[in-house]
Amino acid sequence: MPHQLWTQSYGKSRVRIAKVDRDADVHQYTELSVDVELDGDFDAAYTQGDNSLVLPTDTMKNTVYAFARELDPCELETFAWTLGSHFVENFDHVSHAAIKITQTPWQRLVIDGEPHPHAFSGSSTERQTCHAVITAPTKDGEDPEGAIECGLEGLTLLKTTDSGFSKFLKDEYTTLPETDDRIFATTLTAKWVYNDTPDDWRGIRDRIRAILIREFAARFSPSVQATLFEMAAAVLDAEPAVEEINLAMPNLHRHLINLSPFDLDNPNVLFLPTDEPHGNITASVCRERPEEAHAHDHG
Ligand SMILES: O=c1[nH]c(=O)c2[nH]c(=O)[nH]c2[nH]1
Repeated sequence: MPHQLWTQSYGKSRVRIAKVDRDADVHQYTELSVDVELDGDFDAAYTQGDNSLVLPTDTMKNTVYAFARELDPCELETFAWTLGSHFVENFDHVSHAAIKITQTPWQRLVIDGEPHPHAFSGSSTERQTCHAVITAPTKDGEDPEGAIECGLEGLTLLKTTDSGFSKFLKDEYTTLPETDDRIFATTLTAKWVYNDTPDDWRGIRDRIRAILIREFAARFSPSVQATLFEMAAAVLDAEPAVEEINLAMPNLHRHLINLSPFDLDNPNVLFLPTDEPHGNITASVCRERPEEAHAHDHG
């Protein structure tokens, strides 16, 4: 049977680094995991065992180390862009470099009310993310082009009331009772793209996170779907540089435990926390695009 290589990509995953900025007495600590993936003219490595154009993934790892020493890696977007540009600018056969960075946050310890200069706690599940794809220029002398998607994942949020779910579609399999008072728990993943380079990558990241959290708590939620849309829309309203935002909000159910066999009531106080199975609610919200707007208009 004749066959051909259809797609390929290769790279180094989970290159982990921790960097201490010790220029001042108060240390800064940054911990990242970087994935590098290259695309380009690598077919011969698969089809002919020819490694002459294969940059070792070990070299990619070393490049991450060297760049992390010389640059400020905690500005994720600039670090990803510089790293990706290095590969497409230095190797003609590399057409795209995808750089994915995940930052694990560490919070400075506060001891007796005083921020500690060099001790941190790392218990949060939250991660900051950045995914940059840098494309080689088509003409000599031009700069590489690229797309950057920023985000966060693992931001766990819960509210004990101000959430309900009612007036939903029912059929012969529906057993879910309607409620106007339930627990709303989720682990948020957000990804967004900018229409312009923001003045302050870290500042806008912090503001977007604060808006998402504020809107989650702000008012009664008639469904995960409606709250997700409000959270995303609030980011677009407040931050003109954000073009589109995608939110994934699993509905991590807290089921009311039936205590009636024990002659006990349960007025929304005792719940069974569970994450399997969970509702899976996700949507992208963008600035109005007239042509596409009709795609969703079934009326
Ligand atoms: O906010 C919700 N959206 C749903 O689509 C859904 N489905 C479900 O069983 N519970 C919920 N809650």
